[in-house]
Amino acid sequence: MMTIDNPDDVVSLNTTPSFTVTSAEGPNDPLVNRTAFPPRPILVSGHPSSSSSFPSQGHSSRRSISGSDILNGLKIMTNIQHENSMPTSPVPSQLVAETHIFNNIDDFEMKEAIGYGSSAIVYSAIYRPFNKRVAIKIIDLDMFERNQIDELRRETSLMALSKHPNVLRVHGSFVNGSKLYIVTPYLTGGSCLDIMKTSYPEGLDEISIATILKQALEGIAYMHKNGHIHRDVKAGNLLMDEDGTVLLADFGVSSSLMETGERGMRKTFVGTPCWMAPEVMEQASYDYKADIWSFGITSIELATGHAPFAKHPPLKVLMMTLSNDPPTLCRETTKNKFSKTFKEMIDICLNKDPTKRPSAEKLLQHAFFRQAKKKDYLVKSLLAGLPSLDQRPRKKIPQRHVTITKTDEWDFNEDDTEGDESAQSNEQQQQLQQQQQLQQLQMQQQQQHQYQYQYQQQQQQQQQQQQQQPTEAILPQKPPVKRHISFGDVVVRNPPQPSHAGTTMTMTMQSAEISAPTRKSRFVIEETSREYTDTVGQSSTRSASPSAYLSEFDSRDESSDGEVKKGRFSVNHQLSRQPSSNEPLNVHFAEEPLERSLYKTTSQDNMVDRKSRFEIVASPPSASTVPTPTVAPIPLHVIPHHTVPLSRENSMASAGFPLTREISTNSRSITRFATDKEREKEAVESQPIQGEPRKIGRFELTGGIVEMNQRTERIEGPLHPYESPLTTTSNPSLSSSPTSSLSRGQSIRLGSVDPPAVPAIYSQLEELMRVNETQRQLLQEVCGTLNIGGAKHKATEQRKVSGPKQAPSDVPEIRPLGEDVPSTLDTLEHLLQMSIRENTSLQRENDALRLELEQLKQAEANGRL
Ligand SMILES: Nc1ncnc2c1ncn2[C@@H]1O[C@H](COP(=O)(O)OP(=O)(O)OP(=O)(O)O)[C@@H](O)[C@H]1O
Repeated sequence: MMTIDNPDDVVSLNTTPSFTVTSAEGPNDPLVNRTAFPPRPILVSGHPSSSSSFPSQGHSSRRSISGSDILNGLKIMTNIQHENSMPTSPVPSQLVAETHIFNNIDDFEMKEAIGYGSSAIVYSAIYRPFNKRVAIKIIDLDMFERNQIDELRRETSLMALSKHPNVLRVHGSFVNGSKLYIVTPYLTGGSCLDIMKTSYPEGLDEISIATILKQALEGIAYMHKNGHIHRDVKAGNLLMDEDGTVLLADFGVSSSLMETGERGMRKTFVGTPCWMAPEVMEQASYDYKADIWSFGITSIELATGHAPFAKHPPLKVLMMTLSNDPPTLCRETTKNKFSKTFKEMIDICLNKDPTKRPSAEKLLQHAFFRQAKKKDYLVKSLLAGLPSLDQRPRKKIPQRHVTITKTDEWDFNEDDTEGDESAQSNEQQQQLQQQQQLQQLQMQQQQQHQYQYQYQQQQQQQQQQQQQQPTEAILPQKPPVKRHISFGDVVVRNPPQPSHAGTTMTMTMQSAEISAPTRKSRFVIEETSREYTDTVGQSSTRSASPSAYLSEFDSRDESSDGEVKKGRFSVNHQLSRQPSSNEPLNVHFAEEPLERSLYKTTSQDNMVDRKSRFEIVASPPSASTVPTPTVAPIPLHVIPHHTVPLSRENSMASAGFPLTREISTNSRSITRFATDKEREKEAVESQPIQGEPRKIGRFELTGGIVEMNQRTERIEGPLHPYESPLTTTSNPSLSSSPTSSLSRGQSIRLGSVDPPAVPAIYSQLEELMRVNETQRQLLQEVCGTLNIGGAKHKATEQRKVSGPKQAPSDVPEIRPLGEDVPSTLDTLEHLLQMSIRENTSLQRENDALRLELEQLKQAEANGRL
């Protein structure tokens, strides 16, 4: 390793760009004490570098410090001295420097935790060799994948390279066990969020805010000038030193970690989108203007104590950000009085059109910042009287990676530390409640399937005993449905239905491992219908019934089941069910294509490459045909909904009758056509990225319900568990469903029922009814918890205000940002309502069956007499 003894001993490794390594701590910094700091690092410079320093961090010495990369060869160079030549990440390898400091956990005396982030815990520590207090951010690498760590490596390198008084730099980093340690200066003031939480819960005064924000904006401008987007500007990432210096922290570290999300099969629920620009939520290509939006939100946060929408669950924040007008500062309601100039500054930052937001440089010229004082003003106005960092009350937000395996998996990793704590607590409770409800629902559904299966077995045995020539029939399982919710590409997926009228199908549903394709898309709401393979190798796709929307899971479409999440906010809901058997079945099966299909304009496999969003197209009624954006858009809210009773198919099939659906063959999908501008962007994006890096959106909300394994079964008896062998048309009023067993002309088969089995059947049916009731209640609760009704109302109101929509035509409708979200909510609500109706129908049918069974019992009793 090369070393130098003085600042002039700069070893030129490359001519571009130029860097030197200096001390950040000034001439008295023990970290640069020559004797105490062997061996010395390589210093890198392309040309004699300026001897400037970190003004606010007392950096005058050019003695070197560099961090050592312990991350599988990562080299982190710290305290690079070059005023404006910070390279874009990834850091060129020739700039890598090496040192021996900060790479040994034993050198640190760990103190108390001083902060909790979504992906890390920050501790105070003493660096023993120099008896110096530092902050150590500890990240559990087990939570992340290799590519994420690589990204972290780049971002950490970037932080090490940054050299600006208002950007927190990294002393060094190292890995110990499965933990990554990132060592930074200890900033005694803590974060602005910390300061507010401790002493100013209702926000800061305008001059303090201007003084803070001006420094932060200078740090942002510096980063933008060097081609980097922070992506996580918020009060929690504005740290304050004891002299009032404000430093922009967490430059993309945790963001990067969350960018690529968790492993495909896991569901994460990370962060809050309160600070996130709409275009980031949409996963439109975005640039540094996204930081300006976050800066505007941070301004409101500092003025009020919390970010707009902080009290709402993340999903709702997304909806509101996309659908509502941008947040603003309500000067009338704040505790402190604020000027119009402040509000105006915020408003220009919070323009939904990023191109209309000012650059950081330009924003610095805004009149609002003229009132900013010198940094020591903050010492007097804020820090004086504040308890020291380790004495402040803080709420520990543990990393919550709840993984529920086997039947239902949810990962909630929430990062809502920035809102007020009660709001956070409510939000967490709400999410946990939703999680529990969905788990319960899933359990109920599984139970229901179990009963169904038992009933089938029972019937099968009876049929085997009593029928000499059993009809070979299929009893298809309830249709597997995969539901996928993701934002950015707003998609409600339900692929079109091919017709297989009269086809004899062998259904073999295999266990399916869920793969994890990486996606860039965000908000996608999709309902993927099941896919069956018939005896001649054809593949058909049938839509699930609305009930199935919440209760059934696809086992076939592996490509879209799991996915690698991207984004700090990510929900990926996946439910899975285990198989009970795996036998092939044959069925006489007549089926018409199903009615409604809402899905992306590309296949899921193509999702990775999609950039357009919110499109609406009518898709051709073919499962294999991918709709193209040339088809006329059809608003979601005008799409007719047809109930496809969940239990009927099985009944039909099991009864040996052709399945005839009473629904149309419409097949539609929803997407939003990309504007010309977007297309241009897409074209650009398809080119190799050059110049200023553009970040792909990092926010995803994904919900997937997947049945990993499907049970198939050969049955001799044709009966559906919900279908009584006594089902008759004699009392059709008992069933409201047009396809119920009571209205399908099935004959009474008294002889087919073994009298001793009647009580068992009866109890099975009662159990089914109980399960249905519970399920229905859960559905209602889920609906209520999600507050879809409220959102729908709001969307309706918005539509009223904005006037009638243009009728569907061949002309693609260009929709404003987020307009389809309310429509999507409409659809979701509609699906839920249909699910509830379906359950009601099912219960009615069960009532009818129970009546029939009672009649049977009565007949039996009479016969015995
Ligand atoms: N160098 C530091 N000096 C003093 N306090 C710090 C330092 N770094 C972080 N903290 C404190 O620790 C908290 C957590 O920091 P961290 O960067 O892990 O999380 P965050 O930025 O708030 O959240 P996220 O990582 O989810 O964005 C900060 O809000 C701050 O209060």
